[in-house]
Amino acid sequence: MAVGGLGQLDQQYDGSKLRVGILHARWNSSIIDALVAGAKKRMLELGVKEENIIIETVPGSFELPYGSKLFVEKYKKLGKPLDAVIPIGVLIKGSTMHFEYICDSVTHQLMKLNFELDLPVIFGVLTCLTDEQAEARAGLIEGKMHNHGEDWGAAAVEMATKF
Ligand SMILES: O=Nc1c(NC[C@H](O)[C@H](O)[C@H](O)CO)[nH]c(=O)[nH]c1=O
Repeated sequence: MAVGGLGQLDQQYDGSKLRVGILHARWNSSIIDALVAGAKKRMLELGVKEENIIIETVPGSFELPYGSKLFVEKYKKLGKPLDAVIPIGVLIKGSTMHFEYICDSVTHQLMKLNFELDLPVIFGVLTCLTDEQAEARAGLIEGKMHNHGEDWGAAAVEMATKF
């Protein structure tokens, strides 16, 4: 069986000197809250100080790419630069093509943002066909999958310290 998530860590990384931003959308908030908690929990386990985990929000996933750019620029201007940013959103398919267009554009733009900002921008967007798929990936269904937020927290620390 493929080992997903935390099983892919190749070593423990030290997050004690990092400042990481979490920017989360406000749609599907109960799932978002679990994902944010998972990312925060894992980063604390890897030594990131609580005061260095900065959390801000945007209306929805469509706002994550530009919101992430503004977020990073805001903290650079404050003299408290972020070492990584984790945009978190939950997109659940409805009855129209709205879902597909947002998923596609947000995914591509977040990927580009890594290079544009020269900073790790972790892909923390669930693109699910059902509520249950999203709940399972936030660790909200006992015995089904794990909280993907933890993977994203680990990825942020690794990408901000490894190279
Ligand atoms: O429609 N579904 C969703 C959604 N729509 C709002 C969109 O992201 C944006 O905020 C507005 O269009 C305004 O720009 N945003 C989500 O995060 N998840 C969804 O499932």
